[in-house]
Amino acid sequence: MGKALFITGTGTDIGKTYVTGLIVKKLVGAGLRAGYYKAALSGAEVAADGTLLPGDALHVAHAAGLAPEDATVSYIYRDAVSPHLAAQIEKRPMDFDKVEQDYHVAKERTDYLTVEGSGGIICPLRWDNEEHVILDDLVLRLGLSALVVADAGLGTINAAVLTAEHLKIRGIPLVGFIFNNWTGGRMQEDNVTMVETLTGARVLACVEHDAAELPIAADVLAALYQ
Ligand SMILES: Nc1ncnc2c1ncn2[C@@H]1O[C@H](COP(=O)(O)OP(=O)(O)OP(=O)(O)O)[C@@H](O)[C@H]1O
Ligand SMILES: C[C@H](N)[C@H](N)CCCCCC(=O)O
Ligand SMILES: [Mg+2]
Repeated sequence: MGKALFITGTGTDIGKTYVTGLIVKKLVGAGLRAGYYKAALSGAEVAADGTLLPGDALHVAHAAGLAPEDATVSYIYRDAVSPHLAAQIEKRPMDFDKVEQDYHVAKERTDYLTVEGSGGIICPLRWDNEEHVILDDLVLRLGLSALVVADAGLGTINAAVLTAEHLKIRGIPLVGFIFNNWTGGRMQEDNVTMVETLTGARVLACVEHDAAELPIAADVLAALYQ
């Protein structure tokens, strides 16, 4: 059974998949058996034959050179809305026993499994007459620690600290942050200081736009997986 790490973000489109591609690439480059798993993807592209494409998994597999079977998604929804709503629209609610089973299969195939969330940490996955499940409930069920991807720019102090505080309230261990779309300069350097001071967690790496490599040593990265 391998180790795993959950990647969340301060919100949707913040760069979780992009950064995860660099994370998995770094692990693969160090000769480690790495994989990717996502429970629910919404806003999927539709292939010519009508199949819904697992876009995030395809990106990570391509970026890191993974075999398709090492980058999997349990539920793929067409509409670009929260997974709970996409599931309601398609009348295809998530079954969390299946998610847990798929997660364990993915974890057994690899030594370092990177698990990407949907949206931010408070993303509803199922909301119907039978079950109310938020992403943080699933993270707790799977027993994962979290790494938070945040934008490097203005507004990140609030978003990053709120995410860290929510993880703490829910009892989800926070291993650190990665700042995305880093340009440097006085304000962004101060964002690092303020987020570290207010959360007690480290900003482990800062990723520039179009970066091809994650600026962190592979052994430091691998040590975050539990
Ligand atoms: N550092 C970066 N350099 C270049 N493009 C980036 C970078 N970070 C993010 N992007 C681009 O921004 C868009 C949103 O990023 P991404 O898909 O990684 O977000 P996400 O947090 O995974 O979203 P979701 O909640 O849908 O999973 C994508 O087109 C992605 O390629
Ligand atoms: C469609 C989008 N790209 C993501 N897959 C889902 C984002 C859900 C966000 C929910 C919310 O916080 O309002
Ligand atoms: Mg994504």
